[in-house]
Parts: sequence; C-alpha cells; structure tokens
Amino acid sequence: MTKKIVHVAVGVIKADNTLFICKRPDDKHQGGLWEFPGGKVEADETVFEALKRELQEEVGLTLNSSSELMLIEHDYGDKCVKLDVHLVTDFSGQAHGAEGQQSAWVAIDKLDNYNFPAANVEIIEKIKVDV
Ligand SMILES: Nc1nc2c([nH]c(=O)n2[C@@H]2O[C@H](COP(=O)(O)OP(=O)(O)OP(=O)(O)O)[C@@H](O)[C@H]2O)c(=O)[nH]1
Ligand SMILES: [Mg+2]
Repeated sequence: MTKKIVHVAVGVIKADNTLFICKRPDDKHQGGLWEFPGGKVEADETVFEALKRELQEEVGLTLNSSSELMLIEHDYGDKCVKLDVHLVTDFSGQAHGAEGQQSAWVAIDKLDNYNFPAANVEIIEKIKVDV
C-alpha cells in the first residue's frame, strides 16, 4: 500500500534579516524542535488559504500574500510529509506564540543555533542562499 502523504503549508516569515520561528510542543510529531509556523492543508483549502488560517491561529498574523519557495517531500518513517514552503513578507500584526508556544525572531545567520526537523535542513540551506 502506498503511504498517505500529509500536505503541509509552511510559512517562512521574514522581516529585515530575521525569521520568525516557533518551538513545537513536546507531545506533537517532531516535538521540542523549532519550526516555521504552518499546518495541514484541509481538503477544501488551497495552500494559501491553509497558510493564512494557520498563521492567524498559531502566530496571530494576518497574511496578505506569499510566494512559493520550495516543495519538500520527506519520509520520517512514522509519517510522510509534503511541505509547501512559502516566503511570507507581506503580513500585518505582531507575531507571537498565539498557542502559548515559545517563539523568536532569529537572524538568518543564527539559524544553525536552533534544532529543526530533518525535512527543514533543505529549507534552511535555501534560505541562506536565496532569501
Ligand atoms: N508547521 C511545520 N510543520 C513541519 C515543519 N517541518 C516538518 O517536518 N513539519 C511537519 O509537518 C507536519 C504537520 O505540521 P503541524 O503539526 O504544524 O500541523 P497542524 O498545525 O495542522 O497541527 P495539528 O496536527 O495539531 O492539527 C508535522 O508532522 C511536522 O512534523 C515546519 O517547519 N513547520
Ligand atoms: Mg502547526
């Protein structure tokens, strides 16, 4: 049987030369690691709609527009994900951990000080070059 792939909208939120990242709760998949905010794309949603909903829920930002950065498929063994990664620079509101999670604005050249899920390694490499 082919494995189910979970489609996820991920936002690389950028202001000046910093990115807004959050810590995943310990009890979630890849818990305790840092992430770019986002979440599952529901059946009736476009990626942009999912990203807009997730950024509102998780970090209290209103997304105006975004641009596609990359698409990553990763098999964690216990779960297969397809990350639709968007660059987010056009938003309003003050980013914060709206679900009580730890969060931080981090300079791009300091991202290596944070532990991310394995699928994010590629994202971070691309950000350092292209963003
Ligand atoms: N949001 C987010 N998810 C990521 C990243 N990298 C990565 O592998 N994932 C994986 O993508 C999957 C879905 O993300 P999620 O847990 O945020 O989904 P969600 O907000 O809908 O949460 P829920 O499960 O409570 O409904 C998780 O398995 C997570 O481990 C990332 O940078 N950001
Ligand atoms: Mg999420």
